[in-house]
Amino acid sequence: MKVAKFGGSSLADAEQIKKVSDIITSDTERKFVVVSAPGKRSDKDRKVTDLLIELGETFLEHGSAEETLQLVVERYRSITEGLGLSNDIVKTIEDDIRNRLACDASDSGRFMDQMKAAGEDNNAKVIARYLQSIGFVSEYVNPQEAGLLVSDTPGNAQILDEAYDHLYSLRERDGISIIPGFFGYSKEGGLVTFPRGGSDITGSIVAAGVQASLYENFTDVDSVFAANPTVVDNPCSIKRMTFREMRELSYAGFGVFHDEALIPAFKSNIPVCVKNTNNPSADGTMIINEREYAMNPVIGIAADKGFSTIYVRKYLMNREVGFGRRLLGILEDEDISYEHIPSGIDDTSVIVEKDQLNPEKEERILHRIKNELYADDVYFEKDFAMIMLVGEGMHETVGIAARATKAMSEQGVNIEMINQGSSEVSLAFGIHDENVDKAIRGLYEEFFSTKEVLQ
Ligand SMILES: Nc1ncnc2c1ncn2[C@@H]1O[C@H](COP(=O)(O)OP(=O)(O)O)[C@@H](O)[C@H]1O
Ligand SMILES: N[C@@H](CC(=O)OP(=O)(O)O)C(=O)O
Repeated sequence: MKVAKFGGSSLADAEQIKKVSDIITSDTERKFVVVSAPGKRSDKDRKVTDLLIELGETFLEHGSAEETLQLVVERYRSITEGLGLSNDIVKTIEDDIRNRLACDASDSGRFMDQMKAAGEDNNAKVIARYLQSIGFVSEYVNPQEAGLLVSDTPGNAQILDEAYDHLYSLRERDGISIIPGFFGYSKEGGLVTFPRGGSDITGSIVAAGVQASLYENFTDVDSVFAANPTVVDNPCSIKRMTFREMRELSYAGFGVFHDEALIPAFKSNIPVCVKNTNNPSADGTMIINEREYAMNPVIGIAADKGFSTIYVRKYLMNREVGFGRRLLGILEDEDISYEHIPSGIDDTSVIVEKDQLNPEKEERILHRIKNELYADDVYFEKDFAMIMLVGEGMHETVGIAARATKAMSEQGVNIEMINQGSSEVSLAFGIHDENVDKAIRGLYEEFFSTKEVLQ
């Protein structure tokens, strides 16, 4: 049996949902379906999750948000009308959202999780109802009923191990189970969402729980490409890649798949296939344990903006026992996680996501590093991007770093930092935000210009 997850782009309107229903019902193995909230119908459109966030935030601030509420209800009305479903379901959806608005708002994180989850929850109910209306046995399954237990960390759920045993019993269900993605329940019974894009995580968890033969992730592109298709024209398709490669690339900016989504499928050894709802006969990309990499040591290039660097210099830093621990301790006190720490003899840089910072925190961090660690020099560098070259074959291939640095210098891109991951499956470069697109194009030209499909 297979688990199929459909992203927001696959469920944006009634026509898309009809395509999804055709895909589901064309293969009797597709018994478990995880759905996102309706996504964008065009570039200028808004995802239902974004509307729900606006709705919740406006409500918290002003005590009412009727206009945004009606925008959400209208999205569902146009979907249910297009699917030929009776009008009572729109009323039920509106009541559901009003009930969520009436929940206790004293903890804004929990309140916002209730609001965000309304997108996938109501969509799953609509899709189950539509499949029934066209003659299939199909049921909406609430994540609480399925035993999808998660940590009690609003907006940042982590699956609890015992959830997998509960999910295994889903196998006994008849017909097609439609499960909303993006949220689970804590042991205390509270609704908790995964990070944004987290329906991919639900899909992977359900695939691991029911021990599926395949986890199919349906989106709006024919495959995963070697570089972001909005930056590089017509990039080559990746036919097969390993879990490690996909994890590195999605962490580093491949928006097509959530990086945390791979772990449950990987641990349970379930292959993942990324496919296109708008072209389901295309092969897609298989994500597996191992691949033959002699021909393609590098499989992809990803980039992400939004980092800051804390640069620290102190003479004889290399000989000072405990310096690194004390430096990271200061960041821990400010609740900041780090991404990379490239180091020299007398200096080190800590790269962090800039969303975690604000002017007061920066001030405190600089003050403490100067006064408690007696640093000679310490400052923040802003507007940093990380660009990552990924491939299982890189560690066995001579000259990759030299080719990469040459390609970027030919584009006039200054490299601020280089970090080779310990696994040697990735090579990361720190550059300034404004150079990202030309760096990606230069690297793509260097490593992929002669290939069409990556095996
Ligand atoms: N390397 C890549 N390969 C394929 N798609 C990519 C890549 N990098 C970014 N994307 C973008 O990811 C999008 C699909 O992800 P997303 O919008 O989250 O889909 P969904 O709505 O199905 O969850 C594609 O439309 C594409 O623009
Ligand atoms: N709807 C949620 C979860 C999700 O995974 O959505 P999508 O499949 O559209 O990326 C979000 O927008 O974050």
